[in-house]
Amino acid sequence: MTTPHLGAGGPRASAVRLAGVTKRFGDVEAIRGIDLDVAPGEMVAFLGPNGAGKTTTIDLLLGLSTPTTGTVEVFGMEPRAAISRGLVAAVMQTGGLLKDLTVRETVEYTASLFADTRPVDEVLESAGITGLAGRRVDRCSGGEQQRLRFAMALLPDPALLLLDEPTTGMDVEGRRAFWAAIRADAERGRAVLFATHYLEEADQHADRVVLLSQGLVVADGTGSQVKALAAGRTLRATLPDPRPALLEEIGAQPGVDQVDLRGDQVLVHATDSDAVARWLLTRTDAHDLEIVARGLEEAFVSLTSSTRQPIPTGGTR
Ligand SMILES: Nc1ncnc2c1ncn2[C@@H]1O[C@H](COP(=O)(O)OP(=O)(O)OP(=O)(O)O)[C@@H](O)[C@H]1O
Repeated sequence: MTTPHLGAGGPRASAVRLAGVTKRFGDVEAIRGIDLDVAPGEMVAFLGPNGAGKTTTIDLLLGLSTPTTGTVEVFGMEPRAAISRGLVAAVMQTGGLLKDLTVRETVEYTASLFADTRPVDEVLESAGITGLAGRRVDRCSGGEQQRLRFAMALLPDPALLLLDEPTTGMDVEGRRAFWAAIRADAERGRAVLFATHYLEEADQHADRVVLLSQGLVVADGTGSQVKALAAGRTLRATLPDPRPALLEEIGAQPGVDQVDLRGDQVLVHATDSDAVARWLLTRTDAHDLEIVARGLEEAFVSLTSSTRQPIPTGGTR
């Protein structure tokens, strides 16, 4: 077994370093100022809703685009330099496969494009697809094709592997097999950075979760720290007379950490939703009350929102 390559910066250089990075597409500010360091060997999830800036960041790391401002370094060098040295590889969601070839032929063909690669049998084994070597690509499931892309990405033995939503469209078994292969491989010291929409996937497979929302890092911690952000419930009720004083009183109830008003609907985020529901229904004119688990999307919004306190009557959020 080999050890993944390390860059010219040696073991001390960060695998990834973003400093003051912004990226603008016309009027759209896809990245609004990101600073991030990923150490060699770290397994990091980029977690965020649609449009958070995950793909834009991965494209910057792959040298497919350049930042509007700030610097992007991979192992202490420009992304393209790191890629040309075989330090970085990516597993993309689509493309890159010829349907008529077998799994082994695909990996052999890719290997022939590099000067120096890991042995084909070794990468097939690492990706858990030795048993599929003779199967034609178009007979492989979506999950098997993703493991094939993973095997191809392992050929240069990269020190950093980038994966953009690698399990989209896979069934439960496909996801399990895919992550089992990635994790077993990452134990050898490869840094892995993957984008995902799924909190569970980030929590289960990453050492560290970087939460992106609207082009900013809004949280950076362990899976359980990030999960705690999405804990609690949201109560929604019709409030016929939403006076500011009443909204303040709701905000002062135990365990309430956010109150928003949308028309005559009040939205209350609370840790003890039963107690708040009881209070709303017995002490105010609130009616038509519903309680829903707070989703991650809502956690993102509250993390990036400056209005964490009651919003005055007529709030427009
Ligand atoms: N080439 C482009 N031209 C214009 N706008 C773009 C371009 N690429 C990305 N954007 C915009 O930048 C923002 C961030 O997009 P990005 O694809 O990075 O998000 P994402 O987190 O990967 O989302 P998803 O989970 O949907 O893939 C979005 O508002 C998107 O519409």
